[in-house]
Amino acid sequence: MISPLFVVAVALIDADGRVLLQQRPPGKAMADLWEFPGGKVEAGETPESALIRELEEELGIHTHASCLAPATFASEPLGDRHLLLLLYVCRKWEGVPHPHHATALKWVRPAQMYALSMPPADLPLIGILEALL
Ligand SMILES: Nc1nc2c([nH]c(=O)n2[C@H]2C[C@H](O)[C@@H](COP(=O)(O)OP(=O)(O)OP(=O)(O)O)O2)c(=O)[nH]1
Repeated sequence: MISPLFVVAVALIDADGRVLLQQRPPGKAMADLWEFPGGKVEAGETPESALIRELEEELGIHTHASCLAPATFASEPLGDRHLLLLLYVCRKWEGVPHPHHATALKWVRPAQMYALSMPPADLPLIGILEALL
């Protein structure tokens, strides 16, 4: 029986239309790949509350559920699980992002993402972001 892995992630968009990516640290699955900030939805959380928590933990920024707009999703096998990744877009937050867990942060335009190594589930999301931004 395949169990779904619920992950939430966000394209934070700056005033120039660039998106924040973070580089996964060594020692973690998919180390060194560039990903959207986010993480697993834990028991008792809504997707939005999970994402707000992840943004505080990973980047030290705060946002509100009303600033998280659902954009698209990815559905991809992941080992013996099946990843369901909900991608939001967000243009309003408080604070300056710092890489608390990531190796590095980078602001990029969607078209520049094709040149970066990203998790397989993220690749179909790039074209959708290109069309959206
Ligand atoms: N945050 C994020 N995770 C992604 C993306 N693409 C993708 O396949 N994933 C996968 C990688 C992981 O298998 C899973 C997220 O789990 P994670 O381990 O990074 O989440 P977490 O922050 O809750 O970490 P942890 O507490 O379990 O260490 O989703 C993405 O763009 N952003």
